Amino acid sequence: MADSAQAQKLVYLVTGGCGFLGEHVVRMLLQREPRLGELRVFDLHLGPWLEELKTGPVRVTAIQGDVTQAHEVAAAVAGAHVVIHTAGLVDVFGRASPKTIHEVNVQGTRNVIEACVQTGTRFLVYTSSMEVVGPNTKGHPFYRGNEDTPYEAVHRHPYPCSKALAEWLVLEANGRKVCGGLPLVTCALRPTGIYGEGHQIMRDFYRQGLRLGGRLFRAIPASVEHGRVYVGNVAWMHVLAARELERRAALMGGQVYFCYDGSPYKSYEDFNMEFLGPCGLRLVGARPLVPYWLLVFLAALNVLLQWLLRPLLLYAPLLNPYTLAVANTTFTVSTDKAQRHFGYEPLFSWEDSRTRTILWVQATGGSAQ
Ligand SMILES: NC(=O)c1ccc[n+]([C@@H]2O[C@H](COP(=O)([O-])OP(=O)(O)OC[C@H]3O[C@@H](n4cnc5c(N)ncnc54)[C@H](O)[C@@H]3O)[C@@H](O)[C@H]2O)c1
Ligand SMILES: CC(C)CCC[C@@H](C)[C@H]1CC[C@H]2[C@@H]3[C@H](O)C=C4C[C@@H](O)CC[C@]4(C)[C@H]3CC[C@]12C
Repeated sequence: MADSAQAQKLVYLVTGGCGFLGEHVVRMLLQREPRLGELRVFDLHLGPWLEELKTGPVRVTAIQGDVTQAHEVAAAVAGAHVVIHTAGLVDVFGRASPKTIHEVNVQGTRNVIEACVQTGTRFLVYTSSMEVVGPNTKGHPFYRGNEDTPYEAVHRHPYPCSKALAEWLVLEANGRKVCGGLPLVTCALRPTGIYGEGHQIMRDFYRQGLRLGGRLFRAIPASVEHGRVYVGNVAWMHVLAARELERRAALMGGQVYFCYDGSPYKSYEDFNMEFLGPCGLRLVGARPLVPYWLLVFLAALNVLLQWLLRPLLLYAPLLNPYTLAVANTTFTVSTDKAQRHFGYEPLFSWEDSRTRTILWVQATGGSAQ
């Protein structure tokens, strides 16, 4: 990946390239990575939109595969210069078993690392999560913290457990010798709650609001800050990190970076209203309409119902003790580490991010897409 006068064309692999974030990373690479020669998009489920990308100047290779299958990963990684590993099972609702979450997020990541080592790929960017840090099970606030802010990270839920372990594997692999003898360079990006075009939960809230006659009911105090970041900026941070990993290997190798931008600090629900408000919804109540103890009770009831109904159907509502704790615990970041280490500046302003998201909710919110 040297800065040769010939400007060598590079092969990138994006795992999970058809997911919410992955699609934005794929499109961002095509738009903003001038050295891109081939883009491999690896996913369990390939999106039909990939077809339109195949007509452009960069070779786009769609690979249907499973990160839990080491041989499939190795075949996809072979010959790639850079891997952006964003594939993951994002499940905090109890849809998948803890074993499956572990297999995809931890074993999948292990397979990606081993494939890099075996095939000689030197640069690996991993999509981690803020949940590697918190909120913790004790409900301690993390108020505009940075990568060095002390925090008691205690995980019990399978999803943050798996992300924390996978992140550790990626960072620990930094410096391992890959085939050919050169060192592997890795880093991990930790987005807070991502929003933007393609965000399923935002659309679910919109549809729920429509069903409730254009209203949503406040459940969480407005004073609880929940970190959010625009998907386009998260994608841009991945592209920049991947680009700079070689030149700044000594500085960036083995490092973690929170993903941040100019999105305002707000509660989860007030933040959603920045988009759902202009789409015609209103958030009822200046304070939570139901007492917290009742939410705790309902969350626990949902766990019981999920367990009782499991033989018959999958009952996986948004509210459970874990999602309640995440939504009800202040967790926001304030950092410039990515700016200092690899020159990251958000590509999209808050106004831009907001407008793009509103247009997307309006366009697809009511449809089945
Ligand atoms: N959405 C968020 O708010 C958020 C926040 C922080 C971190 N993250 C992380 O970002 C990454 C992407 O999340 P997302 O929100 O785009 O989720 P997503 O579910 O939309 O995308 C994940 C993609 O991974 C693919 N995938 C799942 N299992 C796979 C397997 N076994 N083999 C190959 N591909 C597989 C899925 O098909 C999907 O396309 C994840 O690693 C997630 O942990 C997400
Ligand atoms: C209590 C209810 C009224 C509201 C429930 C909202 C709940 C479903 C939301 C709130 C916060 C959301 C998480 C947060 O934005 C960050 C992440 C990190 C990421 O790695 C995966 C997604 C996740 C867990 C969001 C899931 C949905 C949550 C819990």
